[in-house]
Amino acid sequence: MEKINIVIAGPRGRMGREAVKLVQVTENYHLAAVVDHKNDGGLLSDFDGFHGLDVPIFSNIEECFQKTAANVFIDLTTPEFGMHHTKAALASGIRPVVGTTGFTKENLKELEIICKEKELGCVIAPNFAIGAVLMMKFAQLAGKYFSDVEIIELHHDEKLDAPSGTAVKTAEMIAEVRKSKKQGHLNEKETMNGARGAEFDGMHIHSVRLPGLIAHQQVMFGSAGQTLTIRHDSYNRASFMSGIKLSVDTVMNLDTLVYGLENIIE
Ligand SMILES: NC(=O)C1=CN([C@@H]2O[C@H](COP(=O)(O)OP(=O)(O)OC[C@H]3O[C@@H](n4cnc5c(N)ncnc54)[C@H](OP(=O)(O)O)[C@@H]3O)[C@@H](O)[C@H]2O)C=CC1
Ligand SMILES: O=C(O)C1=N[C@H](C(=O)O)C[C@H](O)C1
Repeated sequence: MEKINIVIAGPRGRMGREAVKLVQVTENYHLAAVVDHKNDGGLLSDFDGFHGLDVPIFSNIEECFQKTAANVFIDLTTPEFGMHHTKAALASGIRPVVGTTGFTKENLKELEIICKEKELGCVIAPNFAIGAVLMMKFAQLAGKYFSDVEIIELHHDEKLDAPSGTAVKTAEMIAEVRKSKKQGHLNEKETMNGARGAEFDGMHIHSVRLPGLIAHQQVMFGSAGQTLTIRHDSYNRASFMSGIKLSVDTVMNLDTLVYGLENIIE
């Protein structure tokens, strides 16, 4: 079986560490290099938890791609750097798999155009957990029948972006089928800023941040005399790895950008 040469950005992070393990245990994957903005010139094995992994570290992503023969680039960093990294990968003819959240609509459009021009695949997935993808799909189905919905996403307190990428994607998917509606009382007023959360097409999104949490989301629908709650919980980062693997395997055969794992699961 031919090896897929992979570069990971953010290898010391919570997701990056898990992704390094995934590459290590997958027979046809090879970790060719990592991108880490702090440890240029070192080896991954210099750090705790990476025993025996003599993989070169680059801080400059362009230099990394010049010196490394890679097929797939996995980004698990921050919204600030994810876009730059993804564009650099595409410029070097390397297919990105992006887990980093916080990309704007404009970012996605720009990347879609680059992929089309270069005929290169790219997967951007706000959530790699299969259960979360199903939760979004079920919520989209329910959104056809309920136009009143509140999305409550709950995450660990180290998370940089709010609302979560998953919550944004869920709202986008529901908006595709939901009868547009401004929810709540016509005359409702916030007596404290933010009490009703963020608004997307009249729906409301609430972001909870607490130590002890990992990644959770509940989508609540209501109509006369009934509510429906759809909930997903990730209890560890291993929950995201089968989705990363599916994305890496799939991106090798894509020549366009795919936004959301729901577009590639069978
Ligand atoms: N799609 C999905 O299923 C999931 C997506 N995520 C998303 O993945 C991203 C990472 O999450 P998480 O692992 O929890 O975050 P962490 O903060 O644990 O990890 C981010 C890592 O990226 C490093 N980093 C920051 N800037 C750069 C840069 N310019 N170049 C290389 N490395 C950099 C950080 O280093 P340092 O700390 O030293 O600055 C850190 O090690 C987030 O956007 C999160 O929302 C998370 C879980 C699931
Ligand atoms: O930062 C996280 O942890 C997560 N981020 C993603 C998001 O913003 O939706 C996916 C998952 O919820 C975990």
